[in-house]
Amino acid sequence: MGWNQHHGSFLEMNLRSMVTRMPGLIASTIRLAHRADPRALRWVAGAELGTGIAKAIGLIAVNQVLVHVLTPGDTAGRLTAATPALLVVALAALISALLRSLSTAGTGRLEPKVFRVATEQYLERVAHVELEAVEDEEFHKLLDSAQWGAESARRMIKFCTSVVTATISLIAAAGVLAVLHWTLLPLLAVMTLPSAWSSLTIARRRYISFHTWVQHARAGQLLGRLLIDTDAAPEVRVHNVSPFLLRHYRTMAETGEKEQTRLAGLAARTGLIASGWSGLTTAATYTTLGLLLWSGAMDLAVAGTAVIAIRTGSANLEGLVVQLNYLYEESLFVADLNRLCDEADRRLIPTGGSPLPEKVHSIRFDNVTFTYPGTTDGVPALKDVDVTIPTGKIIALVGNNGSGKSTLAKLLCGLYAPDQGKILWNDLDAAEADRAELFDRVAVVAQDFFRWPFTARINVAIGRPEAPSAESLLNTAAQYSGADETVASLPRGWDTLLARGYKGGHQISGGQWQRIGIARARHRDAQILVVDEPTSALDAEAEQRVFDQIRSLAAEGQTVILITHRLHSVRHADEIYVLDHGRVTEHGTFDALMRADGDGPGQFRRMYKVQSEQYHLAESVELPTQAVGPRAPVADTSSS
Ligand SMILES: Nc1ncnc2c1ncn2[C@@H]1O[C@H](COP(=O)(O)OP(=O)(O)OP(=O)(O)O)[C@@H](O)[C@H]1O
Repeated sequence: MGWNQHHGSFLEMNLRSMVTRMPGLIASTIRLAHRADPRALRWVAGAELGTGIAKAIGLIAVNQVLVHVLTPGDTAGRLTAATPALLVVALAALISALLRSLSTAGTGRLEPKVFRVATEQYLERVAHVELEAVEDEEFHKLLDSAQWGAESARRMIKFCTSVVTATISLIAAAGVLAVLHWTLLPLLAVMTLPSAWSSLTIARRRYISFHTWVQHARAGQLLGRLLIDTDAAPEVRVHNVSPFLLRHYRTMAETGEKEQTRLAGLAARTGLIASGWSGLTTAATYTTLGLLLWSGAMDLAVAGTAVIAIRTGSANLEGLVVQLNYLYEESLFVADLNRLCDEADRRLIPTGGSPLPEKVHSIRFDNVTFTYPGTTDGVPALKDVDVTIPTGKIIALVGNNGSGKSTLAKLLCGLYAPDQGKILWNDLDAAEADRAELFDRVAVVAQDFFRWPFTARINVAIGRPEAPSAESLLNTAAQYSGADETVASLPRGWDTLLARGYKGGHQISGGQWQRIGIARARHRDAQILVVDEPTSALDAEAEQRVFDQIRSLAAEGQTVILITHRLHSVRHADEIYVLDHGRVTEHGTFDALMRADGDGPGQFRRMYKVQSEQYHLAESVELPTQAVGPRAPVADTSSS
């Protein structure tokens, strides 16, 4: 949750740093509120200002009432003289109450808007940062804590208004006290010090504890969630995992409880010390007041007002310290949000760039080397790779697990940039190309394609979110992948919700999802189609249908990058690239690769034979063209 981001801030949290940083923090919240709803902000600010002024007038009027009431004379006369001031007190209280309710309404309207604006502010940016940033651990940490920032920005509105009110009321009370007698002002400050000290100490301790315990708390929550997670549910039952999870959940929760108990004990002790100190300072204040009265330096009416002003002022000051404390706490997270936005701006996918050639005849990887950012061993996922992809052809990428096939496809799609070498679209370096246009030319069915928790319709239409999703277009895409049968079998057809755990939600099988995923990529209708293990979950017939369709796409001029472990299915590829540990070890047509032998080249032939033998189909190497093998070799090449 990113608490550790604030480690330094917690420790330097003291009155001085709070006071120096506060104006800037309040200003940034006000700017956010102004963007969210300037009218509501004006309401709230006006109402808070008015409340403070009404309170100040009320206090001065109380002083007048006391002066009249305590002046020697007959009771009726004194009361009559005090009546106008009494009316002012009542009017000030009424206005104050009205303004307070106006402020409550305004704050209630403003808060959710501030939350939305703050959330949108980072969501918009994060959705457009480079993939590399999303996978970066540091960026993720920032993202975690910044998510709290939007909620904190919302809460800061309330704390800001409380701080404004408390400050105005305090100024009023201090002003009245200064007029009554100068000695009362430092006494007010001294009276408030104990509670300021205790609330700061308790808050500081709490933050340090959060920082220390946050991983523990998250892990505990994770264990709890696993027990109710729908994906984990079958294994939890069949493998009887729940006693194990529950035991660990309890142990972690109990350790956390001990920390809470420790904090509560310390808070009680600090509170007691502060109360004792507060009692002494209060006694000192009232003794001073008594001495002033006794020595004749202050008359009774003034002393009465002073008591009220001291009580009001100390309550305001205490409130102010507590609210500032909260404000400071929240502002740490808002500061994270601002930092995230700055960092996201720095890592945004660049806009503009050179337009891609209208007619691309080839995409060429020229000596490309790529290492994933943050890789500890520094081993490149791709090393000196040369691949040529003529458009309108089927290019197959094969190789063992982790050999770099998906990485190559991601570079092609523009999700990463090579560290060395170039990816040339005709002669244009993709690094200089307009990335939006590049994305536009590509459709992907990744291995782990996303299962959107929406209806079947949206799951396919989202392949082209900006285009109208006419049912005829969706049907064409669905027929292409065999998803038409899946959709027909759904209780509400295209409008069936494909999300478990929601009302009306329907669960489909892995293979059915795969058909939906392929239909989505088809619906995108891009010039280049990247299919990464498109048939891993399909039955034999569906698999054959998909490969037939892929071939027909190429016949229509679409470029297909086919990544698969089912080597039999690549026999119709125009070119096959074999990757091993990030390097291209051999390439050629199926027939050429099957003719190769030896230790280096010949890898494809070896892998193919291993797969075929597993299915007692070794002889099928000699079998002439069978359109696309019905469920022939399915083993994972990693087994080789
Ligand atoms: N996002 C990532 N961050 C860091 N390393 C990664 C990432 N994705 C892949 N790798 C590493 O890069 C190497 C190549 O992975 P890649 O996914 O390209 O292999 P692959 O040939 O597609 O494997 P498979 O057949 O299992 O799908 C592997 O060593 C893998 O651990």
